[in-house]
Amino acid sequence: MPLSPSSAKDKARILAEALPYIQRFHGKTIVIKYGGNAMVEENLKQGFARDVVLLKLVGMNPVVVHGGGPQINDMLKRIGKQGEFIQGMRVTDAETMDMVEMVLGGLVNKDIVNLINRQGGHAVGLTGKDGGFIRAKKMLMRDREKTDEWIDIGQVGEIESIDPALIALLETRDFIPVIAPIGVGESGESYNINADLVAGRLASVLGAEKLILLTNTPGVLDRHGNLLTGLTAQRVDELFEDGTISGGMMPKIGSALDAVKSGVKSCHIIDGRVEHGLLLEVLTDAGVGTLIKAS
Ligand SMILES: Nc1ncnc2c1ncn2[C@@H]1O[C@H](COP(=O)(O)OP(=O)(O)O)[C@@H](O)[C@H]1O
Ligand SMILES: CC(=O)N[C@@H](CCC(=O)OP(=O)(O)O)C(=O)O
Repeated sequence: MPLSPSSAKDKARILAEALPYIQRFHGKTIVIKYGGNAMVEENLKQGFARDVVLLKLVGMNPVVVHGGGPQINDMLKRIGKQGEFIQGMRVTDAETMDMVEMVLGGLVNKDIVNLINRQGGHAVGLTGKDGGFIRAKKMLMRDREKTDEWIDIGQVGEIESIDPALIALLETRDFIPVIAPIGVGESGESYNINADLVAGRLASVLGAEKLILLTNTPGVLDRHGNLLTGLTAQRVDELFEDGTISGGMMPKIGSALDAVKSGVKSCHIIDGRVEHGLLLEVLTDAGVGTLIKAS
């Protein structure tokens, strides 16, 4: 069907609007965290993959870090286990770690790689064990009530270092890295790392222009469900303090703040359930989601 003149004009305007963003972000790295909660529908997943391929083709360097919390929970259920989280981190015993490695490093990683490749991109899937590029150690978690005590949450990792060489190598040949948040310890042991933490640190290490976290809420919401934006460290402290930010939003905000403090120009928490939300964020004037600022 031919487009009506006004709809054709609208489309042309949106395309033209993208030009300054394409110019500004050309050659720049954009770290995209794709949360397990945002991978809900097949058409949304395909839309996400198309957006990533489009960003690559217009000259940006997208790097995808994915989660898969709900997918791990589903698999754990199959073996009669219930996922347990403390302060947004999964309690990870040896059996759970095996499951995490199978689901994140296997199923979820290869699903995303395949989706991107089917849209014409060239994605390569990695875990932090490949080339040993994400070094980790056991995370010590402080008890929020008894602050002088520690809680043992098993094989949950804290990032020691990320070596950017492997990602840089892939970028020289126009591959799109797709990273599962698994780290390796001193003795070769596996660590389950929250994907938000990997995305945040990776954005810092790569000197990324942007960190975009896709999740299943419109952004950070206040107690009445209103969208908050322009959040600074001080405002975030208040929101932690009064309990507005909890659960899975805690590591997200923490890593976003660390990223902007260490030089990542902007960080956005956006709704992965909105079709082409990624393109709207990167290539248009539309303000979507929550922007986190250094100060
Ligand atoms: N203030 C808040 N605003 C929005 N979401 C919040 C807030 N505090 C806690 N959350 C929770 O954080 C969740 C997102 O984190 P998570 O479930 O880990 O998603 P993902 O799989 O995308 O990482 C939301 O679905 C919501 O339940
Ligand atoms: C330590 C820890 O909690 N690891 C996460 C890793 C996956 C993840 O972060 O997935 P989402 O982004 O979908 O939440 C987990 O086991 O669920």
